[in-house]
Amino acid sequence: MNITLTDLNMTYANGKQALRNISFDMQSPNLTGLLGPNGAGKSTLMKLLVSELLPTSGGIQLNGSPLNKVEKQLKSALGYLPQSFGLYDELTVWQFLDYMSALKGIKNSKEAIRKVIEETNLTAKYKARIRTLSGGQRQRVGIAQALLGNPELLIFDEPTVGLDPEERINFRNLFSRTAEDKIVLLSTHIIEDIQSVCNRLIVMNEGRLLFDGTPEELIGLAYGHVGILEEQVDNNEKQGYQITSRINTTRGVICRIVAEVLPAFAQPVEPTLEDAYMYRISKGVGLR
Ligand SMILES: Nc1ncnc2c1ncn2[C@@H]1O[C@H](COP(=O)(O)OP(=O)(O)OP(=O)(O)O)[C@@H](O)[C@H]1O
Repeated sequence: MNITLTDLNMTYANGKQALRNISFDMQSPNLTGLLGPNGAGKSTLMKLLVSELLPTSGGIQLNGSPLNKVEKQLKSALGYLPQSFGLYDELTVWQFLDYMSALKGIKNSKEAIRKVIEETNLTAKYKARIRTLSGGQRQRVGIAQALLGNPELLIFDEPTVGLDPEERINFRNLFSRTAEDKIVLLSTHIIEDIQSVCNRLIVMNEGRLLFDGTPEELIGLAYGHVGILEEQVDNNEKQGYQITSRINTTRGVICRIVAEVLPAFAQPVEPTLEDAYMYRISKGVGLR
């Protein structure tokens, strides 16, 4: 399977331009992480990919055909977890997944449901009504319905929201296993989720694509632009750099900063993926 996005622009009815000239392609197998601050346009991009919204201009092709011409093919190949997901509170987990498999036209539904319940660690809860579940368990039901029927294309909008650290690790492993023969696109604010599983990163901000490459390439771009310094820098000097974190130490507070040109009083350090992401966002427009 391959998906090509060409010069996508999306402006909402209120005039808000959520996407500007987005172009990239994805080919299976592929596990891509979509990173960007609030309002970057990640959810809008995902809604266009699942044909829930139409672009204002530009196009999406699925295996070489325009998406609007192959909607049936898309629907049968798609598993989608939207950001806000309405679950049917009075149904049990099994009933809900049974209902979703009927909507998806899955043939061997019992087997398919059993498989996703196991994969998402919901075996103890399959008879529970959805209203009785915790936030993390509900999120797992959302992931389970996306996985139903082993779809070739998985689009997850913030899949790890509400999951505890142990569950997040389980899901990272699940995503890596799942991606072996599929296209998986997942958006997240949690950089660790992406670092450990994604072989490709797309960074967006204000509707623009800022970076498309491997996590290592993103880190490579930040070398020489990350440093640490002690907090007691006087205010006049606090220019030209951005503080990304503060660490309390016995010597006082140490700040981690990113800057185009590091100030002389900062000590350069090896960038993490999070630093590299912050550096790329702070640099603004322009691919790579
Ligand atoms: N239905 C809508 N009508 C008008 N503007 C919208 C609509 N949906 C989103 N927007 C705006 O479009 C921009 C992109 O929003 P989008 O939800 O795609 O961003 P996001 O990266 O997913 O952010 P978040 O991580 O906060 O969900 C934002 O400025 C948002 O306010």
